[in-house]
Amino acid sequence: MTQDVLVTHGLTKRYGNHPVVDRVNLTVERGQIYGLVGRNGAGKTTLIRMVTGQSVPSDGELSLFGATGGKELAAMRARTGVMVETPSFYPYLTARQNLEYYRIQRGIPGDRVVDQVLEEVDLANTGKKTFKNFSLGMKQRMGLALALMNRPDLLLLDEPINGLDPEGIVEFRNLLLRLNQEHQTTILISSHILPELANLATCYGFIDNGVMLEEITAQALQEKCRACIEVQVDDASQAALVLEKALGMRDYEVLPGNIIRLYDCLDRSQEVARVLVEGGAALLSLESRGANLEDYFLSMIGGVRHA
Ligand SMILES: Nc1ncnc2c1ncn2[C@@H]1O[C@H](COP(=O)(O)OP(=O)(O)OP(=O)(O)O)[C@@H](O)[C@H]1O
Repeated sequence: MTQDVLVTHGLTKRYGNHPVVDRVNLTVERGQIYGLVGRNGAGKTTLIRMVTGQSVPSDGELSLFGATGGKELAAMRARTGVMVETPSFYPYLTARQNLEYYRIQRGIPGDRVVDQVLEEVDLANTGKKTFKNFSLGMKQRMGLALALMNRPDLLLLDEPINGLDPEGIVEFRNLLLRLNQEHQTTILISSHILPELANLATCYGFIDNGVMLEEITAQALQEKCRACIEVQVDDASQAALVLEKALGMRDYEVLPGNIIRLYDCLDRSQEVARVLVEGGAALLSLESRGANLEDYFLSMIGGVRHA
């Protein structure tokens, strides 16, 4: 059985002659939490809409649970749960009444399912409170509950934490982690704020102007964004020896261009400079680099975010 839940090859959506999703290759594997990151207008919603069938691709291929077209693909879409925009609920109905309405409308069997999903999104105890009195976090969790009603294997969530306060973000994040770990639900979640997805995504896809810039695992991204002191010298091998001997340094890497990244002496940059100079190295530059995912994203898209 394929481990790939969602694969796109050259997926493109054009409005007129303008591509808003431009030859995107993307792979979401079973069990992943895939963070789709891009500024407003980058093409995230359009991409998700093509997956859900709400928008027809202009070009390219899309495979969902191994199905690439026709009735097969339509059948596989039934295995997805979608939250693209805040769904409309009846303001004067309770959480249970609203979901029961949708359950009947969608023909989802089983009267236990509403209680189960309310439990899963921590809304089981909202009693007689009506939707109009819900906080934004509760409203977003109602949207998630609706997406979960058909017990999906793949959840597609478009900016679900947009506008939530820090506490709401943590709650929503924990909920998704639980769904992923306890029900093995694969999740694709989009956001224009990368740190919102930190501690959640296991893989990232960075999209800008409709183009997929990079797909990278969370682990590889953490490595790239790890805090370090970066020095550039005239001879990296000789300088590394000096640092090993004088400072007992072990956790470092040598990059092309005689650059050394030091990970285990973050608060000793003056000492590093002194030891290198005393050891006869020509120190061309020394810089402390912070662990900041947002900076990484901004450097990749080449500018200041204008969300
Ligand atoms: N029906 C449409 N006709 C013409 N252009 C469209 C249409 N739908 C979207 N676009 C354009 O496509 C681009 C991508 O929009 P999309 O909504 O996919 O971006 P996004 O990354 O989801 O951003 P946001 O978070 O702001 O929704 C935007 O420039 C948008 O104006």
